[in-house]
Amino acid sequence: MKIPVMEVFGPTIQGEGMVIGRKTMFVRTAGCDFRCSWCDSKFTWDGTAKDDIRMMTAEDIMNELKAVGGDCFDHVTISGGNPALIKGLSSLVTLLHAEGCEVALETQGSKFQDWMTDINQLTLSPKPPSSGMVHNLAVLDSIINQVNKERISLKVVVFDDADYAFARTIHQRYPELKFYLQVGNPYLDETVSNHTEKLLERYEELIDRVMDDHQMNSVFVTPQLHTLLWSNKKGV
Ligand SMILES: C[S@@+](CC[C@H](N)C(=O)[O-])C[C@H]1O[C@@H](n2cnc3c(N)ncnc32)[C@H](O)[C@@H]1O
Ligand SMILES: Nc1nc2[nH]cc(C(=O)O)c2c(=O)[nH]1
Ligand code: SF4
Ligand SMILES: [Mg+2]
Repeated sequence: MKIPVMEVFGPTIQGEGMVIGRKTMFVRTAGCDFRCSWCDSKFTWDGTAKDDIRMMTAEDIMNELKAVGGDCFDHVTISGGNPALIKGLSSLVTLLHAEGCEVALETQGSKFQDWMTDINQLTLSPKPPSSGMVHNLAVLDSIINQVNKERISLKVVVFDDADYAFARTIHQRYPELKFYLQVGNPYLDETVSNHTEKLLERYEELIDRVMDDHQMNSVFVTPQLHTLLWSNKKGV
C-alpha cells in the first residue's frame, strides 16, 4: 500500500515532547483532517505543496531515509499532517523496527489505527480553543485505552488563557499520562526578526504560570527546541 509522503529529512533533533533532544529522522505525510488556525505545517494540507507529494511504499521510504541520513540514525519520527489517517503506515512501522529503528508518532488523536500499538513514543496532541478546532475526546479516550500507557504522552500547545484552561482539563482527564505543555509559536513566517527572544519570552510566561499552579505539578513545560534555533524553517 502506498503512503503519501510530503518530506523526508534529518537527522535533526526532535524539537518537541517526550523525546525532545533525541537525534531522529522525520517522515512527514500529506493530508490532515484538521485545519488549525496556527498550524506550522499548513503546506501538508492547504494545497500549496501538492506537487511535492510522492506516493511511496515502505521500502521506497526506507531507501530515502538511508539516502538522506546515511547510517547516522536509529530513530524515526512520523509526523504530518495527520499520519493516523493512513492505514498503510503499518508496513513502514514494521520495516523500521526490522531495520533496528525506534519509531515515534505525532498525531492530534482524532483517529486510531492498529499499528499505533507498535509505536515506541506516541505523542497525542489534542487541540486547544485557539486552534479553532473542537476535539472529540471520546476518540482520544479510545486511542489511549488501546495503547500501552508507558509509550504515550499528551502534548497541548498553549497560546492564551483558554488554551491553558483546556490543558488543565486534559491533564486532569488523564492524570496517569506524561503531560507536556508546549509554547505556541505565532511567528510562522520564518523571516520574523528576533524570533528566539520572542519565543523565549513566551516560554518564560508559560513557565511562570505553571509554577504557580498546584494542579500542574507533575508536568513538563517545553518550547519547540527547533524553532528557537531555526524558526519555522522547513526540513529541520
Ligand atoms: C504539525 S503537527 C503534525 C501532527 C498532528 N497533526 C498534530 O497536530 O499533532 C506537529 C505538532 O506541532 C504542533 N504545532 C503545530 N503548529 C504549532 C505552532 N504554531 N506552535 C506550536 N506548536 C505547533 C502540533 O500541535 C503538533 O503537536
Ligand atoms: N526538529 C523538529 N522537531 C519536531 N517535532 C515535531 C515536529 C513536527 O512537525 O511534527 C518537528 C519538526 O518539524 N522538526
Ligand atoms: S492537526 Fe496538526 S497538521 Fe493538522 S492542522 Fe492541526 S497542527 Fe496542523
Ligand atoms: Mg513541525
